[in-house]
Amino acid sequence: MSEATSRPLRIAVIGTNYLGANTAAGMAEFGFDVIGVEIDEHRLKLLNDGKAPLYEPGLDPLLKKHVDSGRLRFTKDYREIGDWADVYFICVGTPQLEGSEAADLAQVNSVVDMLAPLLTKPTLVVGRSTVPVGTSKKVESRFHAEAPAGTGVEIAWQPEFLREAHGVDDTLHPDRLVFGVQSGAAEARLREVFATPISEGSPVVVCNLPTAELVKGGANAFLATKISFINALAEMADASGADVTQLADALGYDKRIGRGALNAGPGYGGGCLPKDLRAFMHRAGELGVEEVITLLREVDDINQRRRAGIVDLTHEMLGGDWVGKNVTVLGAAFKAGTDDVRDSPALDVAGRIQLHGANVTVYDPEAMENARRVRPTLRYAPTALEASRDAHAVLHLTEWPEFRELDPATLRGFVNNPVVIDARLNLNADAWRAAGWIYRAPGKP
Ligand SMILES: NC(=O)c1ccc[n+]([C@@H]2O[C@H](COP(=O)([O-])OP(=O)(O)OC[C@H]3O[C@@H](n4cnc5c(N)ncnc54)[C@H](O)[C@@H]3O)[C@@H](O)[C@H]2O)c1
Ligand SMILES: O=c1ccn([C@@H]2O[C@H](COP(=O)(O)OP(=O)(O)O[C@H]3O[C@H](CO)[C@@H](O)[C@H](O)[C@H]3O)[C@@H](O)[C@H]2O)c(=O)[nH]1
Repeated sequence: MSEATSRPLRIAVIGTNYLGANTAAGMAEFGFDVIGVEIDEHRLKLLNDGKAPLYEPGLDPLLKKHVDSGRLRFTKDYREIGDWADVYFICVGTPQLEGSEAADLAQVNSVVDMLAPLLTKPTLVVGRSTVPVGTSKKVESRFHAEAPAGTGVEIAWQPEFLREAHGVDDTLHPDRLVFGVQSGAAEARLREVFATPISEGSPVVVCNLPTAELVKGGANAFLATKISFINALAEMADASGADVTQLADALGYDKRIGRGALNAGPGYGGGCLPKDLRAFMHRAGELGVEEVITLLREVDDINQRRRAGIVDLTHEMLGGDWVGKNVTVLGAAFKAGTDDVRDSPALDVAGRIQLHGANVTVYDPEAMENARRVRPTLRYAPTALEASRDAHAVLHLTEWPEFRELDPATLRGFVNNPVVIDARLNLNADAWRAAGWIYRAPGKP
């Protein structure tokens, strides 16, 4: 309830794809009145029908429940939220700028363009998008200059750490809440908004704006570093006959290290880690902090080498010849549990192999539509078995449970050449070998 009016808080969520759809549904679940603002007509229609614009387990029922109850609705018309909300959350995209490593802040700026002229009364605007440190102060200057309410518009930054495929749970039960605020009133308002997870034990870090911005970039840079670290150890394992999965298990039992983000594989992808790492390096450069760039440049390079390494291994397993070879790629999403193909290692590897001249056929349980859109020249098959017909090599690049459940003996009957490259290191090697496959997994003996 809003203290002033004893009505439920009114929350506007601007930009409602991965981050914003979860945020809007989560805010409705917390008991608030929510309007989501989305400029993409297709997503807007889906959302108003109570459907997520993306594959995210558990999100559809949550959206449907609150759209049907009238607590949650979506619009493209900013006039519906002008002076309406107690809190405005900015959840638009901050992709990598074309031709640069910097973050593209055009969507954030477009929100200010459209929202600022509509704010005539004091209010709180909270950024949740991932931005380079220093952005929130620039956003604040623009609101103060362009909103009729002037300095009555207060800015806070509250980075979000949700993982795709766990978006609903991470939104409702966050590991931690980071409130980058400039006043006790803003902190109190955010504590009111997040009263439910706080009451359930989510810790809160209250800090200034640059700290909040840095926490998010720092968290993703650290996760990327951990993944590249274990991938570098996978190369050591290959060179020495060790098993990188057992190595990760043993390292992970040390509480100071932890097992998270220690799965070796084709490297990290997605709409966050790759571009956030690069934006972090770019901003470090602008701030003159060269050691951050030196450290993280190698993290990015190791990540790229994983993809190249899988292509090289495929070439080797095909006998050094691409021409006339059929390669099956199992997986298109950047990880299991999502239909997101942004910077997906699976599609990148598929595209590189196709460029070398092999015939590549891709199958993914959820990401086929998105994959076809971004890589229309690849072949696609409706099942894993169909994708494997006449294959000279099968590549396991996204760790969907359905691939682990494949029967290697059945699949053996579909292929030309029983070679499987388990880039995700989670197929049952013994079962595949027993069925007559040549099984290779980078980092495992
Ligand atoms: N994807 C994640 O899991 C995740 C998690 C935490 C943080 N983030 C960060 O959150 C932000 C959003 O990520 P995303 O993956 O949801 O991005 P996205 O690009 O998938 O979605 C952004 C949405 O905003 C809409 N939009 C753009 N400009 C708009 C405007 N002016 N008004 C209204 N809507 C507008 C777009 O149409 C799109 O639907 C990014 O900064 C990202 O780094 C993402
Ligand atoms: O041990 C691991 C863990 C992940 N990955 C890969 O790393 C990438 C990112 O995975 P994950 O972190 O699970 O996915 P995202 O949904 O992109 O989430 C990250 O990016 C979000 C957007 O910033 C943050 O909110 C999250 O906290 C952060 O985990 C994917 O390609 C994974 O396959 C590995 O290779 N090994």
